[in-house]
Amino acid sequence: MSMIADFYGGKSILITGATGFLGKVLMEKLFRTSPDLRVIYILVRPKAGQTLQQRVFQILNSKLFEKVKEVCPNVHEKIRAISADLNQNDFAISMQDMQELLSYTDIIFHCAATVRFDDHLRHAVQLNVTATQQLLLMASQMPNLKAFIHISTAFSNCNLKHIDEVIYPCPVEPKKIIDSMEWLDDAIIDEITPKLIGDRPNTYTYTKALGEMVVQQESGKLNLAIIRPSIVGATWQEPFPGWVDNVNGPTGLIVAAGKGFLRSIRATPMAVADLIPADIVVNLTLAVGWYTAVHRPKSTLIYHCTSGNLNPCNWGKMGIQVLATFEKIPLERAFRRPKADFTTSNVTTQYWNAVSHRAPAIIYDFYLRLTGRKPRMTKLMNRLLRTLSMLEYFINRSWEWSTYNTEMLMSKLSPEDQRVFNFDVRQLNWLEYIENYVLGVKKYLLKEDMAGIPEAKQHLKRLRNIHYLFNTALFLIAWRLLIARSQVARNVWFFIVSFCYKFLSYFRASSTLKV
Ligand SMILES: CCCCCCCCCCCCCCCCCCCCCC(=O)SCCNC(=O)CCNC(=O)[C@H](O)C(C)(C)COP(=O)(O)OP(=O)(O)OC[C@H]1O[C@@H](n2cnc3c(N)ncnc32)[C@H](O)[C@@H]1OP(=O)(O)O
Ligand SMILES: NC(=O)C1=CN([C@@H]2O[C@H](COP(=O)(O)OP(=O)(O)OC[C@H]3O[C@@H](n4cnc5c(N)ncnc54)[C@H](OP(=O)(O)O)[C@@H]3O)[C@@H](O)[C@H]2O)C=CC1
Repeated sequence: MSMIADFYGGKSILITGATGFLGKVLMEKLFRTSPDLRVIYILVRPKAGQTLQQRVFQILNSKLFEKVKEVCPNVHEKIRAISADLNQNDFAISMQDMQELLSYTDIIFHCAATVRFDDHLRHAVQLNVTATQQLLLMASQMPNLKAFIHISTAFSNCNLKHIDEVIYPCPVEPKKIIDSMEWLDDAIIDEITPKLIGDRPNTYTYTKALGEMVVQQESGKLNLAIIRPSIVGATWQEPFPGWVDNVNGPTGLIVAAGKGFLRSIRATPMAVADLIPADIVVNLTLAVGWYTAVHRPKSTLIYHCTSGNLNPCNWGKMGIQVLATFEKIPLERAFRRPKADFTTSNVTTQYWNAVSHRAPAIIYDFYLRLTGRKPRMTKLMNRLLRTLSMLEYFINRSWEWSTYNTEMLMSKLSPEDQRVFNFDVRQLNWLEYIENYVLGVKKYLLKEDMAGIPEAKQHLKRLRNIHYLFNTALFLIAWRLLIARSQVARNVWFFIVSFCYKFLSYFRASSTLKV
């Protein structure tokens, strides 16, 4: 019997960010392993013309929840969507809903965040810091609360090289930042943002670090823990390999490489690719929830959920495996053949951006214009280049994260829990994982049918022929221009032509003799 699964039985669990990538995998696992839980409250905002109920319906009817429906047929009765916007005061939750949450919640998993790297500081502070503070305040009024688990990121202190499972203070107190966001106008915030974030690359990592400080400062009598995942990737094993449904982190670049948009990337091939599958993060999160509630550690423990120190993989290896998988299982309607390289210098990056990214986009847009269609490739390419520039920081450095608490927790689990809530990244085979990841991107994110693979391969062959034809034409034009202007080129050209002519005449003469 799993002690962890047993622990969640009969409990009322509150999840923020349940409609996000990690939140969905967390909910799925909870329902699958503890179908007798009382209820999962999820704080959801209406979005993109969809009501709360429609959003929940969509999640429960997705492929991810297929297994859940077998073990927990009444799952829709156990999920209670509460209308909430974490950007609003008291999250804009109705009095009645608030009362219910305060009275019944046993465990909180706080996953909601803005993960955009370029978010305006005001918005990032609101969601990643102020909302965390408000949720902690709410938690302190919950008489039955047993644990509050906050999901942070391993990159909250990415300005350091070696990171321990401790909270590092930021120079300016979070409370001061929260207060200043209320009265400073956007222009001033823009001006002070670089000074505030200091040597961190973006507002995301900075506000996640502030969020951790808030957790520490507002802890009061709460039973708290912080989880710091590194780069969360598709699922490894559960509920099935390769599940992913958004383009964050490496996923977007895998799509871009598979579709042939991404041809070159400024990355250090030997730098550690600290990816961590979503199901490992979720298993650790649930184990931490159990441990924090049952064992009530004296202080707030921080758990690193990373792969680099236990089972490292590097970007070079990942890139090769991604491309090798696309050879076997290509994406449909690729723009160019999947073929990408890592570069490490700025000059070569600029060169390849011009030759391999911008030039083909301009040529294709010219073709679209000629055929009376709306050009779109240059815009798309500019977006890709912007995304690359945002991610570059993370693919040209390596970090070391200590994992004492995570390893300690693993040793506390029963053999059954180690199996059911496996977060031992040492067991992961990277090549197999990456192949399943790429496959998952094709099937679950892009919703491409596997039956379309022969046609996709055929399309790539056509692209290869176009490529050869284009290069030959380009060479001939360049050569023609050259011989028009240079005597040396002309001499070389006549030499080659007369050589070929002589060779052909000799060949013809000798074959006539044989006959
Ligand atoms: C040999 C070569 C082999 C090659 C093979 C290649 C495979 C191997 C390569 C490995 C390299 C791995 C690097 C991982 C580093 C991750 C580090 C994470 C560290 C922290 C982790 C965390 O703790 S936290 C989670 C991370 N948090 C994000 O990862 C959000 C990022 N994101 C944004 O901050 C915004 O997205 C941003 C970008 C501003 C645009 O902002 P924006 O306003 O211009 O545009 P939008 O966001 O509206 O998106 C507009 C269009 O970009 C598309 N897109 C969005 N993201 C995309 C993305 N990552 N890659 C591609 N495409 C993306 C989207 O699908 C839209 O496409 P469409 O228009 O067609 O729908
Ligand atoms: N993905 C990754 O690589 C990593 C993620 N993390 C952390 O894990 C957590 C989950 O990330 P992930 O699932 O990838 O992120 P997603 O962007 O997929 O999900 C974010 C969630 O937050 C919700 N949310 C955002 N704004 C609001 C709001 N104003 N009110 C209510 N809900 C809101 C979103 O709701 P909606 O659907 O309405 O937008 C969504 O459910 C975050 O804390 C992140 O920092 C840490 C390390 C790596």
